[in-house]
Amino acid sequence: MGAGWGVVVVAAGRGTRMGTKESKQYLRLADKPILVHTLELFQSLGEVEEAALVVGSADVERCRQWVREYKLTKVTAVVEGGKERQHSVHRGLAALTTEWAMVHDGVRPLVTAEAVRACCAAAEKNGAAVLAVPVKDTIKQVNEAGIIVSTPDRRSLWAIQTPQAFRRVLLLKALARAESEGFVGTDDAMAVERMGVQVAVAEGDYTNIKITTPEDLPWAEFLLSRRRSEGKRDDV
Ligand SMILES: Nc1ccn([C@@H]2O[C@H](COP(=O)(O)OP(=O)(O)OP(=O)(O)O)[C@@H](O)[C@H]2O)c(=O)n1
Ligand SMILES: C[C@](O)(CO)[C@H](O)COP(=O)(O)O
Repeated sequence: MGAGWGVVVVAAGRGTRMGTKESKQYLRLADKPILVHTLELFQSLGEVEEAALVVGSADVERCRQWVREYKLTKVTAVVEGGKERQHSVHRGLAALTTEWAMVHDGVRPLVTAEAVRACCAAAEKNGAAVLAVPVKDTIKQVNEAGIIVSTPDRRSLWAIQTPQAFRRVLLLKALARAESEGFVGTDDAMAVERMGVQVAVAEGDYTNIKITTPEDLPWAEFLLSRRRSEGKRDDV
C-alpha cells in the first residue's frame, strides 16, 4: 500500500436492526464510541492522508466535537449522509481529493491495519478491491414459500466486508452512473461491477465484524479486550 489514500467512513445509518434509541455507531465499546474506534484505526495509518466522515444531519456537530476531542486530524470533512448507504458514500467521496479512496463502515471498528493494507495493495494492483472472507456455512437459496431452490458451491462464496478500495475517479463515475440509472447497491463494488470493471477480493479475517444486531455487541467487546490483552491495537 503506497501513500495517497483517503477514506470515507460511512456512519449515517439509523441502526434499525440494532433497535437501540441511540444509533449503534454512537454506542460505547469499552471506553469509546464505536465510531471513534473505527476512525482511530485510519488515523493511525501513515498511508492515509485524509478521511471524510459521513453522519446524519443531527449528528454533525457532536462528531465535529469528537474529531477535536480525539485528535482525529486526518478527518478533513464531516458531511451529511443520504437516504441509502450508497448516497452517503457518494457524498463522502466527493469531499476527498486523493487519487485512491477506501470506503469503510463506521460500525466495523475491529478492522486491522494488516487487513486494510491487504485490501489497498490489491486495489493498487487491480484498480478495485474489497476485503472478504470465505463463507463457513453451507448457503442455500430459498424461495418465498420457504423451499430450497439451490445450493451454490461454497468454494465460490465469500462474505464481503469493508474496506472496499478504488481509484477514486472510478468509484465516483460508477456511483454517478448507478444513481442516474436508479440502481442502489448494498456495497460499493456493485456499482463498479455493473460497469464491467473487475473487482479483486483480498482475504481478510472473521473478526472484522459489522455491528448490526444486539448479539454483535458482546462479541465485539470480547474481541477488543482480547486484542488489548495481546498488546495489539492500543490505538483503540
Ligand atoms: N443511509 C445510510 C445507511 C447506512 N450508512 C452506514 O453504512 C454502514 C453499514 O450499514 P448498516 O450496518 O446497514 O447500518 P444501518 O443502515 O445503520 O443499519 P440498519 O440497516 O439496521 O438500519 C453503517 O456504518 C451505516 O451508518 C450510511 O452511512 N448511510
Ligand atoms: C458494505 C457491507 O458492509 C458489506 O458487507 C454491507 O453490505 C453494508 O451493510 P448492509 O448490512 O448490507 O446494509
